[in-house]
Amino acid sequence: MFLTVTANPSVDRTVEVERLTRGSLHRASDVLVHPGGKGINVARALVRNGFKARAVVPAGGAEGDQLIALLTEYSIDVVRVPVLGPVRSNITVVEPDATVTKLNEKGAHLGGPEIEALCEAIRTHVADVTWVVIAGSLPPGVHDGFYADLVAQIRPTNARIAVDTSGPALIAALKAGPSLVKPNVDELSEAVGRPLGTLGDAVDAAQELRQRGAGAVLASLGADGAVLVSADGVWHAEAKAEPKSTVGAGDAMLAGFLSAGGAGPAALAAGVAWGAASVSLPGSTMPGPEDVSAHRVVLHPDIDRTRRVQS
Ligand SMILES: Nc1ncnc2c1ncn2[C@@H]1O[C@H](COP(=O)(O)OP(=O)(O)OP(=O)(O)O)[C@@H](O)[C@H]1O
Ligand SMILES: O=P(O)(O)OC[C@@]1(O)O[C@H](CO)[C@@H](O)[C@@H]1O
Repeated sequence: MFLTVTANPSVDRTVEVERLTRGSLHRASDVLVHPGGKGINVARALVRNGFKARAVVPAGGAEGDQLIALLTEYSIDVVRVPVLGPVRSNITVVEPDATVTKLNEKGAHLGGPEIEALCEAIRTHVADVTWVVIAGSLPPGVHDGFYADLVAQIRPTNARIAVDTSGPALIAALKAGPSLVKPNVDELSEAVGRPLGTLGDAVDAAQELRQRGAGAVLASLGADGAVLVSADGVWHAEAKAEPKSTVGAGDAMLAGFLSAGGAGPAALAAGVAWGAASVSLPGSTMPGPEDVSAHRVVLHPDIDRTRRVQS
């Protein structure tokens, strides 16, 4: 059983347009609505592939009801933490060449008792869990050290902990010693305070996050795949895909990695296979077994340190 925590969930609306022009009226050619937020996406991907996942979600307002109804459609085991503020709506505008423009709201403010209720829900549901995934931004009202506090609370249990967040929340979480962090290249660059031009730069930055407390670093590099940097070694894997929408690709990648044990090169290859599959699907659709092709993954035994990475 996997447990995901999404402190700042969303209803994701993906609007497809022919071409986005600032200041113009656009008629959407299609619209998709998905339950969103990084932890929720991880749970959706796992369940889609036959794994058991439980999602802890603070959800208020009519938008919260909509989110829970959407999650129920996806057969997710949802633990709803009732809160006052409404769940945010995040808008993605996608053009035919897969250019994504994303507008994320701040999210509902959580008050002290609501934050405590969220912590209590996590404590109550962590008993039979192999991995806890703590993912996404922090909503207003929640301090930067919240994920670090959660990691510290969960560490005494048997569960391993993956954190996928950014900025000060990521920096603070490192010190609490999560088993894994999953930054993308921009988040990794921000965490170490320097640009990352090559694969070698990304590996060095990931090693720095390990020195600061992370057990392993799974860094997603968009079309360049992902690197895994752990005590057991360093690997790079990638898979070609024809992108349609990259939203949620990092979440699918993390889910694939955890589904395959959450350590080592085979798990990295699974993660990259799920990530590549997700970018070929519209909106933040999570891939199922029929979408994932393991044979497309190239696992590099040696890191090409001079290879350029896009950010
Ligand atoms: N253009 C692409 N072609 C092939 N694979 C891709 C492409 N873009 C992303 N991927 C796959 O998806 C994974 C995650 O991508 P990325 O680094 O963009 O994640 P992210 O920024 O965390 O995404 P999100 O926050 O939307 O979930 C990559 O590690 C890679 O496996
Ligand atoms: O604003 P955050 O919490 O950083 O990210 C939220 C979000 O962009 O992440 C998911 C994709 O990874 C989407 O489902 C969702 O809209």
